[in-house]
Amino acid sequence: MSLDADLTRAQAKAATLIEALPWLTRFSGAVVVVKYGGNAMVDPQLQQAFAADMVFLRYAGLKPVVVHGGGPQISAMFQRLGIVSEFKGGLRVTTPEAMDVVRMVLVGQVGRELVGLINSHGPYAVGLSGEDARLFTAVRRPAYVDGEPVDIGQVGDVDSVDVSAVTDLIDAGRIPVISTVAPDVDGVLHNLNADTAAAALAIALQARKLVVLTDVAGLYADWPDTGSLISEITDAELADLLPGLESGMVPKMEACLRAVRGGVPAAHVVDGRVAHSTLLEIFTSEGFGTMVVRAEGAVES
Ligand SMILES: Nc1ncnc2c1ncn2[C@@H]1O[C@H](COP(=O)(O)OP(=O)(O)O)[C@@H](O)[C@H]1O
Ligand SMILES: CC(=O)N[C@@H](CCC(=O)OP(=O)(O)O)C(=O)O
Repeated sequence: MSLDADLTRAQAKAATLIEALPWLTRFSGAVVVVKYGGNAMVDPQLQQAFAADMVFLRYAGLKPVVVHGGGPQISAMFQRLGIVSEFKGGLRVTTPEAMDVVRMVLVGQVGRELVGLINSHGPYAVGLSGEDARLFTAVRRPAYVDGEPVDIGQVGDVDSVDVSAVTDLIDAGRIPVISTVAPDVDGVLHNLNADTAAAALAIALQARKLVVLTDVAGLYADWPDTGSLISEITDAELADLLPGLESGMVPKMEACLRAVRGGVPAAHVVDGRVAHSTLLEIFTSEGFGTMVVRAEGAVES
C-alpha cells in the first residue's frame, strides 16, 4: 500500500475518533439502559461485539445497564422438554410449568452467559433478576387479541421498581445485567417481556437513553416495505402507529413510547445484526435505527 493510501486510512480513523468527541462530552456520566436481544444474542461474534461495547461505554464514562431478552432460547428449551409454547399479542402464554422454564433459561442460562462475556474484559458485570432486592414487583398483565381480553397466565407488567441494587452496582463501577422475571406482591413469580422491563427501569433510573437491539434496521411505517424505515418519530406519531403494528414490535414500540413519556429523552431501536450498533447509535452524528422522542422535541439524542 502507498504512503498516501496509508495516510488517508489513518486520517479516516482519526476522523471517526474525533466525531465521537461531542457525544463523549454530552453523555459523560449518563445512565444508558440497553435491551440486548435478537440475533446479537445468538451469533457468537455479535455477542462478543456487544460485550465489548458495554465495557467501552463504561470506560467512556457512561453507565450502561443491560436488560436481556431470551425468547428464542426459552422456545428452544420448551422444544427440548416437549412443552408447547404459544404467543398472544406478542407475549408468551406462561403457565406455572412454563414459568419454571422461563426463570431457568433467563436467569440461569442467558444472564450467566452474558455476564461471562462481559467479564472476559474485567470484573464488571453482575447479574440480577427482578427478584433481587425487590428490583421489580410485577402485576398481572392483561392481553388482548382483536380487542378481546385473553388469559396469558403468569405474564407481568412492572408495577414498581426499586433501583437501589442497580444504583449500588453502578456506583461501584459495575455493569448490571438484568433478567426479567419478578414476583407480584404475593410472591407469585411472573414472566416480564424484556422490552417492557427495560423501559420501566430506564424511567426509574432517569436514564438518558433506552437502546433496544432487534433483528431489523428499525421501525418500518409499512412493514415489510424496506423503503418505509423511520429514522425519527414522536411519541404522538408512534401512538397513532401502534394499533397497526404486528407481533414482537408491539411490546417493543410500546416500551419505547412508555420510556419517552416517562421522561427518558430518547428511545432507540437499533439493528442488532450489525456489530457495535450501540456504539454507532451513541457516538455518531447520524445515529442509527429509529429514534423515538417527545413531540415537543428532545435535544439530547
Ligand atoms: N413495523 C415493523 N417494523 C419492524 N419490524 C416489524 C414490524 N412489524 C413486525 N416486525 C417484526 O418484528 C420483529 C421484532 O420483534 P421480535 O422478533 O419479537 O423482537 P426481538 O426478538 O428482537 O425482541 C422484527 O424482526 C420484524 O420481523
Ligand atoms: C411475557 C414474555 O413474552 N416474556 C418473554 C421474556 C423474554 C423476552 O422478552 O425475550 P425477547 O426480548 O428475546 O423477546 C418470553 O417469554 O419470551
